[in-house]
Amino acid sequence: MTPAARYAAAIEILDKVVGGEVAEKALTNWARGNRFAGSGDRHALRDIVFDVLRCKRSFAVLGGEESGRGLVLGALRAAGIAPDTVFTEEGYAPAVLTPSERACGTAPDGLAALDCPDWLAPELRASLGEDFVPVMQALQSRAPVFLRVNLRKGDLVSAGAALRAEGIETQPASLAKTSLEVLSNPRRIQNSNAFKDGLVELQDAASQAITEMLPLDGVARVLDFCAGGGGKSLAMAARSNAQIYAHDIAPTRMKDLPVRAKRAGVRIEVLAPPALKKAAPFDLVLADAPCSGSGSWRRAPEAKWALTPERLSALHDVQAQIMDEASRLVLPGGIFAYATCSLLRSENQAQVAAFLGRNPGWSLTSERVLTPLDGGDGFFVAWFRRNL
Ligand SMILES: C[S@@+](CC[C@H](N)C(=O)[O-])C[C@H]1O[C@@H](n2cnc3c(N)ncnc32)[C@H](O)[C@@H]1O
Repeated sequence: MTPAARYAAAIEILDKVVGGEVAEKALTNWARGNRFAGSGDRHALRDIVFDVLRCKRSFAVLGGEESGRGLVLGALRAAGIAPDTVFTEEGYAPAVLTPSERACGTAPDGLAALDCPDWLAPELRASLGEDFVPVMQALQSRAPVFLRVNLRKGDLVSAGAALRAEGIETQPASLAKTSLEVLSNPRRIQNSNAFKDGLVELQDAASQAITEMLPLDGVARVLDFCAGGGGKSLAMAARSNAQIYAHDIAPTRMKDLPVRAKRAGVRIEVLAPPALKKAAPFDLVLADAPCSGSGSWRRAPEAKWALTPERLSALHDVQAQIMDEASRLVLPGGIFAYATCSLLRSENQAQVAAFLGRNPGWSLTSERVLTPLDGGDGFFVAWFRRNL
């Protein structure tokens, strides 16, 4: 496909997304209906669509409206690409611009320029303080790709060399001791031997960092209460000889975990919800709770626009419930860790304070906040000790 044909396809897909379809699904459906498109085209299209969704508000202002054409027009203007070189109607290029499209579009300012939802700005501002503007700006760009080196199979040097031999350049990332930032050919990773042999896993550096902070020394039994795909279970198993248990209210989310654990050379016991009570208590329970995902809006930009006050309030309730439920599974003297990939105080520090208010038998040991300015996703972790 020519670059202009890719923009035409992106317009079609973005129209579906603006109409309410999930971007991944719209991309898959488009690929099914357009089998001529190769993997290079599909990847390029995905990049265009996600680049646009990160900046949906500002591009709509620049392009005159929130439609496929308006958003692509805004994206081209933002990138300094003359729209007339793309909207040519030649071959499969988009139709030429109408006079009103040519005339429309103003420079976005204020919250629009930051691609920040109006209703959430006060809370984001209060949560991030002087980092509000730079964080919102960071969320407008693509996230770096990070790998976690599996210390059971190698180290940063051997993993970097193995990847280089397969054409993937990396460099150590300072955020976590196990993290490599991918500098070239990120799409080769999943077919690389380093990945297939379990030497590296795809995992955000901040996600690695918060797992690294957990006090696992001398701990015998650990529960990952909201394991999802099991990224944190795997990271804990790689650095600790504790028995790691993984649990999730939606067990199908953990379906790949046994294969991933085997590849990594670690043992993780997956607990279906009914088996949980039997296996309790644990020395350490981690609850990586569902949240707004505001720390990872670079990777999942649709979440930024889909969040509403009602959804956020429902998340607060779920988080409090999970904290109470998961912490009950901890032995006296043991640790309960609460994590989110949120930048919002209401999901982080406020939940910590409310938990302590409801549960006088616990003391806060430590808490850490990471934002995209630290290099990875935004993350929060707090851990508490259960009084003896
Ligand atoms: C942020 S994700 C976890 C990501 C995962 N820890 C990782 O590192 O890939 C939150 C997970 O919590 C799960 N969840 C939601 N409510 C839950 C509950 N009440 N009990 C246990 N898990 C729950 C969701 O199914 C989801 O997989």
